[in-house]
Amino acid sequence: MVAQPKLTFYTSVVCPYAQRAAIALNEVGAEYEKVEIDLQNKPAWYKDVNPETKVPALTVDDYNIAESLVLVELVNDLFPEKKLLPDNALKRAQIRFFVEYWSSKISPQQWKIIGNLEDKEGRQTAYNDINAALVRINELLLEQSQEGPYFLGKEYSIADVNVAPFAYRLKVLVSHFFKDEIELIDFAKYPRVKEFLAGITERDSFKATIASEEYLAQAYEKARERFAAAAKK
Ligand SMILES: N[C@@H](CCC(=O)N[C@@H](CS)C(=O)NCC(=O)O)C(=O)O
Repeated sequence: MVAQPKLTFYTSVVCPYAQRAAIALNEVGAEYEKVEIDLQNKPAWYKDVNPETKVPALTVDDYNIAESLVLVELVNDLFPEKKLLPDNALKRAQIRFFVEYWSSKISPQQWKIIGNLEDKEGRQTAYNDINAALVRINELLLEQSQEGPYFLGKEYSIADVNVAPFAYRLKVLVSHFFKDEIELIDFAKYPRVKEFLAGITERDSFKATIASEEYLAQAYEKARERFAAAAKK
């Protein structure tokens, strides 16, 4: 095996983008130094690593690189034998399309829900948008394989890495603030979607990199306070 480059991973356990990179690093068994960044009190030196001052970022030998989707693909390219992306060009494109679809249709609804904590109708609109997207997500999953647990079926890939942190946090967010409303989201309506969500969040690399539900719930409480303070300004 070729020696791996020296890796330093800048992360924050609360961040779903950072968890994507953490899962990928875990999946390939990379050795790396981990630097936890306090997002509410970022160290001044961090802008030299990532001028955007966001997590995740990775230093590979002397080079700093950011953006979760880029990092996940980089980890795959550094450890190609782990095959987080299949060789087939069409499959690779379908994986990237699926991640883009989830990221653009489902993930933004999380912020709409946090922004509408006092407004049930606003939340219902977010749930409706999620449910409309789940119809297509179910089709995309079935197109790959009738059975899960992963996007491709039995084979784990970058599709699962990139979606899991967001799928899990959406469930925690809704269950924390509005226990009964989780049923308004059609997660359980489609067996293939249900199996997929269970499969990607039961994977060892996911469990090794996720913060506890209590920790995430606290982070959402703080986000609620920040939203309320911003609304008063
Ligand atoms: N597009 C970026 C988004 C990363 C991102 O938004 N990270 C958040 C934490 S979840 C962050 O670092 N925020 C700090 C800030 O905006 O000051 C990616 O995919 O890596």
